[in-house]
Amino acid sequence: MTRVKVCGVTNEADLDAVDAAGADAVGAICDVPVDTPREISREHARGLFAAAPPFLTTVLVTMPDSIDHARDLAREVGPDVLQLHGEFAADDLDSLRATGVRVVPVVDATDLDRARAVAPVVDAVLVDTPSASGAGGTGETHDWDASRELVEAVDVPVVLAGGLSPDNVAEAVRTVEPDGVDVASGVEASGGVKDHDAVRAFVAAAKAARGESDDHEEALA
Ligand SMILES: O=C(O)c1ccccc1NCC(=O)[C@H](O)[C@H](O)COP(=O)(O)O
Repeated sequence: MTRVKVCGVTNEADLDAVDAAGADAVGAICDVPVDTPREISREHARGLFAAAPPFLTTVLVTMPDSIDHARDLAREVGPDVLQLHGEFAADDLDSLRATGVRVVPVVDATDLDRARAVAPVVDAVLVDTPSASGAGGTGETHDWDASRELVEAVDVPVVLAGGLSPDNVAEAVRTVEPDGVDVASGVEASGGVKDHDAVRAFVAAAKAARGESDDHEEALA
């Protein structure tokens, strides 16, 4: 079953819609050095995650300037998972994970060496289409064949992100065969606000892509 994360949630109504659509994980964005309508404060993220139902995984997405910064952030916000944009060494990721939070670094689809280096010490890797600064949320796809190679090269779950939408996620899943998919801008009504119909359509399309049966989807029809 392909797991689905919906990222960049900024309010409780959207969080509820993500859960109702049958997504597996919800992401909130804090402490990023780029201008994005999806960034929220630590306090706001902590409140949203505290309101998340028990079976929805909470993912804090950040671009910390150090591993200590990431550790402080995780302690303050309390997510299940920390998604890190930035070039952190395997040792640093390992020490962060030792604090008890699950760690998912973002890797470049073409950088198999880095993916192989970090894979043994993380819980999953996320392959995205980053901006020049390493940020996500670009709404751009990348070479899915390269991502497919990465899936085959590492022995850790791979989440595919970057420019996914209800219209292309099924093809992306069939091409890359990732463990999960992630979307931010592709299911928005406007910056930082989700389109609930698009969220439902995205989750349904991702989960149906490999012919997996899903009672939840039928219930939504
Ligand atoms: O979404 C952002 O604005 C963002 C900014 C800085 C760092 C990360 C960010 N998003 C991270 C995500 O997990 C997104 O879901 C992922 O990059 C895909 O975004 P999109 O291409 O818009 O679906």
